[in-house]
Amino acid sequence: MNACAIEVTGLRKSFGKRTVLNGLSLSVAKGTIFALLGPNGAGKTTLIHILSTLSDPDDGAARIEGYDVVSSRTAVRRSISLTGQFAAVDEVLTGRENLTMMCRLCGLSRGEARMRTAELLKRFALEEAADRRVKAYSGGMRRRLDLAVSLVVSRPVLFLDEPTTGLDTVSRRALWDTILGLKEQGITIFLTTQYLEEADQLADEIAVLSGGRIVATGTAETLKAQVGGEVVELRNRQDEVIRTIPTSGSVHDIRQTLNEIASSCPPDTRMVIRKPSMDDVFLALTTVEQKEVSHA
Ligand SMILES: Nc1ncnc2c1ncn2[C@@H]1O[C@H](COP(=O)(O)OP(=O)(O)OP(=O)(O)O)[C@@H](O)[C@H]1O
Repeated sequence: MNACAIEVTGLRKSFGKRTVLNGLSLSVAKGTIFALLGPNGAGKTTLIHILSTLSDPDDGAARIEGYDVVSSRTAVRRSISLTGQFAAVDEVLTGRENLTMMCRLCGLSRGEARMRTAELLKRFALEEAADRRVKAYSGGMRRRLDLAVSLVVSRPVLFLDEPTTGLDTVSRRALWDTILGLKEQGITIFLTTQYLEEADQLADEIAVLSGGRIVATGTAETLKAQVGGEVVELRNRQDEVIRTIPTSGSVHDIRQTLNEIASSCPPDTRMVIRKPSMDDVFLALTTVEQKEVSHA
Protein backbone atom coordinates (compact mmCIF):
# COMPACT_ATOMS: atom_id res chain seq x y z
CA MET A 1 0.00 0.00 0.00
CA ASN A 2 1.24 3.47 -0.86
CA ALA A 3 2.08 5.37 2.34
CA CYS A 4 1.73 8.72 0.55
CA ALA A 5 -1.60 10.52 0.39
CA ILE A 6 -0.24 13.23 -1.89
CA GLU A 7 2.67 13.00 -4.33
CA VAL A 8 3.72 15.90 -6.53
CA THR A 9 6.60 15.84 -9.02
CA GLY A 10 7.98 18.63 -11.17
CA LEU A 11 4.74 20.64 -11.22
CA ARG A 12 4.75 23.74 -13.41
CA LYS A 13 2.09 26.40 -13.89
CA SER A 14 2.28 29.80 -15.54
CA PHE A 15 -0.27 32.52 -16.09
CA GLY A 16 0.84 34.34 -19.25
CA LYS A 17 4.51 35.17 -18.74
CA ARG A 18 4.31 34.77 -14.96
CA THR A 19 5.67 31.42 -13.77
CA VAL A 20 3.94 30.62 -10.49
CA LEU A 21 4.98 26.99 -9.94
CA ASN A 22 8.40 26.18 -11.27
CA GLY A 23 9.04 22.44 -10.97
CA LEU A 24 7.50 21.91 -7.56
CA SER A 25 7.81 18.49 -5.89
CA LEU A 26 6.56 17.28 -2.51
CA SER A 27 4.99 14.29 -0.80
CA VAL A 28 2.62 14.00 2.14
CA ALA A 29 2.42 10.86 4.30
CA LYS A 30 -1.05 9.47 5.06
CA GLY A 31 -2.65 10.60 8.30
CA THR A 32 -0.33 13.58 8.79
CA ILE A 33 -0.74 17.37 8.72
CA PHE A 34 1.35 19.08 6.06
CA ALA A 35 1.69 22.87 6.08
CA LEU A 36 2.66 24.77 2.95
CA LEU A 37 4.10 28.06 4.05
CA GLY A 38 4.53 31.00 1.70
CA PRO A 39 4.02 34.75 1.47
CA ASN A 40 1.17 36.42 -0.44
CA GLY A 41 1.20 35.47 -4.11
CA ALA A 42 3.69 32.60 -3.68
CA GLY A 43 1.36 30.16 -5.47
CA LYS A 44 -0.26 28.30 -2.57
CA THR A 45 -3.84 28.59 -3.89
CA THR A 46 -2.64 27.75 -7.41
CA LEU A 47 -1.20 24.48 -6.07
CA ILE A 48 -4.37 23.65 -4.11
CA HIS A 49 -6.46 24.28 -7.24
CA ILE A 50 -4.33 21.84 -9.22
CA LEU A 51 -4.39 19.19 -6.46
CA SER A 52 -8.17 19.48 -6.14
CA THR A 53 -8.67 19.23 -9.96
CA LEU A 54 -9.97 22.80 -10.30
CA SER A 55 -7.15 23.63 -12.70
CA ASP A 56 -4.62 21.68 -14.78
CA PRO A 57 -0.84 21.89 -14.46
CA ASP A 58 1.22 22.90 -17.52
CA ASP A 59 3.71 20.12 -16.76
CA GLY A 60 4.62 17.59 -14.06
CA ALA A 61 2.34 15.20 -12.20
CA ALA A 62 0.31 14.99 -9.00
CA ARG A 63 -1.41 12.03 -7.38
CA ILE A 64 -3.92 12.00 -4.54
CA GLU A 65 -4.39 8.61 -2.85
CA GLY A 66 -2.67 7.16 -5.93
CA TYR A 67 -5.02 8.84 -8.46
CA ASP A 68 -3.66 11.22 -11.06
CA VAL A 69 -5.23 14.70 -10.80
CA VAL A 70 -5.57 15.02 -14.59
CA SER A 71 -6.39 11.51 -15.84
CA SER A 72 -8.42 10.32 -12.79
CA ARG A 73 -10.24 13.52 -11.92
CA THR A 74 -13.41 11.84 -10.65
CA ALA A 75 -11.53 9.44 -8.34
CA VAL A 76 -9.51 12.38 -6.97
CA ARG A 77 -12.70 14.36 -6.28
CA ARG A 78 -14.10 11.37 -4.39
CA SER A 79 -10.97 11.31 -2.22
CA ILE A 80 -10.88 14.95 -1.12
CA SER A 81 -12.65 17.69 0.78
CA LEU A 82 -11.75 21.31 0.15
CA THR A 83 -12.23 24.41 2.26
CA GLY A 84 -11.23 27.52 0.35
CA GLN A 85 -10.18 30.97 1.52
CA PHE A 86 -13.68 32.41 1.38
CA ALA A 87 -16.66 30.89 3.17
CA ALA A 88 -18.71 28.99 0.61
CA VAL A 89 -21.93 29.02 2.61
CA ASP A 90 -25.24 30.76 1.91
CA GLU A 91 -25.50 33.79 4.22
CA VAL A 92 -29.29 33.99 4.07
CA LEU A 93 -29.74 30.44 5.34
CA THR A 94 -29.10 29.27 8.89
CA GLY A 95 -26.16 27.02 9.76
CA ARG A 96 -28.48 24.04 10.03
CA GLU A 97 -30.11 24.79 6.65
CA ASN A 98 -26.71 25.11 4.96
CA LEU A 99 -25.58 21.76 6.31
CA THR A 100 -28.85 19.99 5.51
CA MET A 101 -28.78 21.37 1.97
CA MET A 102 -25.23 20.10 1.45
CA CYS A 103 -26.15 16.68 2.87
CA ARG A 104 -29.07 16.40 0.46
CA LEU A 105 -26.85 17.55 -2.47
CA CYS A 106 -24.43 14.77 -1.52
CA GLY A 107 -27.25 12.21 -1.82
CA LEU A 108 -28.19 11.61 1.81
CA SER A 109 -31.86 10.85 2.54
CA ARG A 110 -33.91 13.35 4.55
CA GLY A 111 -33.43 11.36 7.76
CA GLU A 112 -29.70 10.80 7.18
CA ALA A 113 -29.28 14.50 6.39
CA ARG A 114 -30.95 15.47 9.67
CA MET A 115 -28.73 13.15 11.66
CA ARG A 116 -25.49 14.12 9.91
CA THR A 117 -26.34 17.82 10.32
CA ALA A 118 -26.92 17.39 14.07
CA GLU A 119 -23.63 15.46 14.36
CA LEU A 120 -21.64 18.16 12.54
CA LEU A 121 -23.28 21.04 14.46
CA LYS A 122 -22.19 19.34 17.66
CA ARG A 123 -18.68 18.50 16.47
CA PHE A 124 -18.01 22.08 15.36
CA ALA A 125 -19.60 23.73 18.42
CA LEU A 126 -22.38 25.32 16.38
CA GLU A 127 -25.42 23.87 18.14
CA GLU A 128 -26.37 27.12 19.85
CA ALA A 129 -26.09 29.13 16.64
CA ALA A 130 -27.63 26.42 14.44
CA ASP A 131 -30.87 28.28 13.74
CA ARG A 132 -29.38 31.73 13.28
CA ARG A 133 -28.76 33.10 9.80
CA VAL A 134 -25.13 32.80 8.75
CA LYS A 135 -24.83 36.53 8.08
CA ALA A 136 -25.03 37.03 11.86
CA TYR A 137 -22.14 34.60 12.51
CA SER A 138 -18.69 35.71 13.69
CA GLY A 139 -15.65 35.00 11.50
CA GLY A 140 -14.71 31.97 13.62
CA MET A 141 -18.23 30.51 13.42
CA ARG A 142 -18.28 30.93 9.65
CA ARG A 143 -14.95 29.16 9.32
CA ARG A 144 -16.21 26.30 11.47
CA LEU A 145 -19.39 26.05 9.42
CA ASP A 146 -17.39 26.12 6.19
CA LEU A 147 -15.25 23.28 7.50
CA ALA A 148 -18.35 21.35 8.60
CA VAL A 149 -19.94 21.79 5.16
CA SER A 150 -16.83 20.42 3.45
CA LEU A 151 -16.89 17.39 5.78
CA VAL A 152 -20.50 16.36 5.10
CA VAL A 153 -19.08 13.34 3.32
CA SER A 154 -16.01 11.83 4.94
CA ARG A 155 -12.96 11.83 2.65
CA PRO A 156 -9.42 10.68 3.37
CA VAL A 157 -7.72 13.95 2.32
CA LEU A 158 -8.67 17.47 3.39
CA PHE A 159 -7.34 20.65 1.78
CA LEU A 160 -7.51 23.82 3.85
CA ASP A 161 -6.51 27.02 2.08
CA GLU A 162 -5.43 29.53 4.74
CA PRO A 163 -8.01 28.24 7.24
CA THR A 164 -7.47 30.87 9.92
CA THR A 165 -6.75 34.02 7.90
CA GLY A 166 -8.63 36.96 9.42
CA LEU A 167 -9.52 35.18 12.66
CA ASP A 168 -8.66 36.50 16.11
CA THR A 169 -6.25 34.56 18.32
CA VAL A 170 -8.95 32.77 20.34
CA SER A 171 -10.87 31.61 17.24
CA ARG A 172 -7.60 30.62 15.58
CA ARG A 173 -6.59 28.42 18.48
CA ALA A 174 -10.06 26.85 18.62
CA LEU A 175 -9.83 26.00 14.92
CA TRP A 176 -6.36 24.48 15.46
CA ASP A 177 -7.91 22.11 18.01
CA THR A 178 -10.61 21.16 15.50
CA ILE A 179 -7.97 20.49 12.82
CA LEU A 180 -5.93 18.35 15.22
CA GLY A 181 -9.13 16.42 16.04
CA LEU A 182 -9.61 15.66 12.32
CA LYS A 183 -6.07 14.31 12.14
CA GLU A 184 -6.84 11.99 15.05
CA GLN A 185 -9.59 10.48 12.91
CA GLY A 186 -6.95 9.52 10.34
CA ILE A 187 -7.61 12.31 7.81
CA THR A 188 -4.59 13.61 5.91
CA ILE A 189 -4.59 17.40 6.06
CA PHE A 190 -2.84 19.68 3.58
CA LEU A 191 -3.05 23.29 4.69
CA THR A 192 -1.63 26.51 3.39
CA THR A 193 -0.76 29.34 5.70
CA GLN A 194 1.12 32.60 5.98
CA TYR A 195 1.36 32.14 9.73
CA LEU A 196 4.58 30.59 10.91
CA GLU A 197 3.13 29.87 14.33
CA GLU A 198 0.27 27.96 12.73
CA ALA A 199 2.67 25.73 10.80
CA ASP A 200 4.78 25.32 13.92
CA GLN A 201 1.80 24.31 16.10
CA LEU A 202 -0.06 22.04 13.70
CA ALA A 203 2.15 20.44 11.14
CA ASP A 204 4.06 17.18 11.19
CA GLU A 205 5.93 18.51 8.18
CA ILE A 206 6.35 22.04 6.86
CA ALA A 207 7.33 23.06 3.35
CA VAL A 208 8.42 26.58 2.48
CA LEU A 209 7.28 27.77 -0.97
CA SER A 210 9.32 30.50 -2.61
CA GLY A 211 10.16 31.31 -6.23
CA GLY A 212 7.72 28.62 -7.42
CA ARG A 213 9.57 25.79 -5.70
CA ILE A 214 9.83 24.17 -2.30
CA VAL A 215 12.98 25.68 -0.81
CA ALA A 216 12.94 23.69 2.43
CA THR A 217 10.98 20.91 4.11
CA GLY A 218 11.10 19.48 7.59
CA THR A 219 9.64 19.73 11.05
CA ALA A 220 9.65 23.12 12.75
CA GLU A 221 12.70 21.92 14.70
CA THR A 222 14.73 20.70 11.71
CA LEU A 223 13.99 23.90 9.81
CA LYS A 224 15.16 25.96 12.77
CA ALA A 225 18.32 23.87 12.98
CA GLN A 226 18.92 24.39 9.24
CA VAL A 227 19.08 28.15 9.70
CA GLY A 228 21.75 27.88 12.34
CA GLY A 229 22.17 27.08 15.97
CA GLU A 230 21.40 30.50 17.42
CA VAL A 231 20.41 34.03 16.50
CA VAL A 232 22.11 37.22 17.65
CA GLU A 233 19.33 39.73 18.30
CA LEU A 234 20.06 43.45 18.60
CA ARG A 235 17.60 45.70 20.44
CA ASN A 236 17.45 49.50 20.72
CA ARG A 237 16.77 51.61 23.82
CA GLN A 238 13.00 51.08 23.39
CA ASP A 239 13.61 47.32 23.45
CA GLU A 240 12.61 46.98 19.79
CA VAL A 241 14.44 44.40 17.66
CA ILE A 242 16.55 46.26 15.14
CA ARG A 243 18.44 43.33 13.63
CA THR A 244 18.81 39.55 13.86
CA ILE A 245 21.88 37.68 12.64
CA PRO A 246 22.15 33.87 12.45
CA THR A 247 25.19 32.43 14.22
CA SER A 248 26.60 28.99 14.94
CA GLY A 249 26.77 30.06 18.59
CA SER A 250 30.54 29.46 18.82
CA VAL A 251 32.68 32.06 20.61
CA HIS A 252 34.65 32.62 17.41
CA ASP A 253 31.52 33.23 15.31
CA ILE A 254 29.92 35.57 17.85
CA ARG A 255 33.16 37.56 18.22
CA GLN A 256 33.38 37.92 14.43
CA THR A 257 29.72 39.04 14.25
CA LEU A 258 30.31 41.61 17.00
CA ASN A 259 33.44 42.93 15.25
CA GLU A 260 31.42 43.41 12.07
CA ILE A 261 28.48 45.22 13.64
CA ALA A 262 29.89 47.03 16.69
CA SER A 263 31.00 50.21 14.93
CA SER A 264 27.61 50.77 13.23
CA CYS A 265 25.49 50.18 16.38
CA PRO A 266 24.40 53.05 18.68
CA PRO A 267 26.18 52.73 22.06
CA ASP A 268 23.00 51.75 23.93
CA THR A 269 22.26 48.80 21.62
CA ARG A 270 21.72 45.60 23.60
CA MET A 271 22.37 42.09 22.41
CA VAL A 272 20.80 38.72 23.24
CA ILE A 273 21.56 35.30 21.84
CA ARG A 274 18.56 33.01 21.36
CA LYS A 275 17.29 30.01 19.41
CA PRO A 276 15.89 30.93 15.98
CA SER A 277 12.12 31.35 15.69
CA MET A 278 10.04 30.21 12.69
CA ASP A 279 10.08 33.85 11.54
CA ASP A 280 13.89 33.72 11.31
CA VAL A 281 13.64 30.47 9.37
CA PHE A 282 11.11 31.88 6.93
CA LEU A 283 13.09 35.06 6.36
CA ALA A 284 16.38 33.24 5.93
CA LEU A 285 14.97 30.67 3.49
CA THR A 286 12.88 33.00 1.35
CA THR A 287 15.50 35.76 1.26
CA VAL A 288 18.17 33.38 -0.07
CA GLU A 289 15.72 32.16 -2.71
CA GLN A 290 14.74 35.69 -3.77
CA LYS A 291 18.43 36.59 -4.15
CA GLU A 292 18.96 33.48 -6.31
CA VAL A 293 15.92 34.30 -8.46
CA SER A 294 16.94 37.92 -8.97
CA HIS A 295 20.46 36.84 -10.01
CA ALA A 296 19.16 34.15 -12.38
N1 LIG B 1 -6.23 32.67 -12.91
C1 LIG B 1 -5.16 33.45 -12.81
N2 LIG B 1 -4.79 34.24 -13.83
C2 LIG B 1 -3.68 35.02 -13.75
N3 LIG B 1 -2.85 35.07 -12.68
C3 LIG B 1 -3.17 34.30 -11.63
C4 LIG B 1 -4.34 33.45 -11.64
N4 LIG B 1 -4.37 32.79 -10.45
C5 LIG B 1 -3.30 33.21 -9.74
N5 LIG B 1 -2.58 34.11 -10.45
C6 LIG B 1 -1.33 34.76 -10.02
O1 LIG B 1 -0.48 33.75 -9.55
C7 LIG B 1 0.24 34.18 -8.41
C8 LIG B 1 0.04 33.21 -7.25
O2 LIG B 1 -1.30 33.31 -6.79
P1 LIG B 1 -1.86 32.39 -5.62
O3 LIG B 1 -3.26 32.85 -5.37
O4 LIG B 1 -1.65 30.97 -5.96
O5 LIG B 1 -0.91 32.79 -4.41
P2 LIG B 1 -1.06 32.50 -2.87
O6 LIG B 1 0.25 32.00 -2.40
O7 LIG B 1 -2.25 31.63 -2.64
O8 LIG B 1 -1.32 33.95 -2.31
P3 LIG B 1 -2.31 34.47 -1.15
O9 LIG B 1 -1.66 34.11 0.13
O10 LIG B 1 -2.32 35.94 -1.38
O11 LIG B 1 -3.64 33.82 -1.36
C9 LIG B 1 -0.22 35.60 -8.12
O12 LIG B 1 0.70 36.49 -8.69
C10 LIG B 1 -1.55 35.68 -8.82
O13 LIG B 1 -1.82 36.99 -9.20
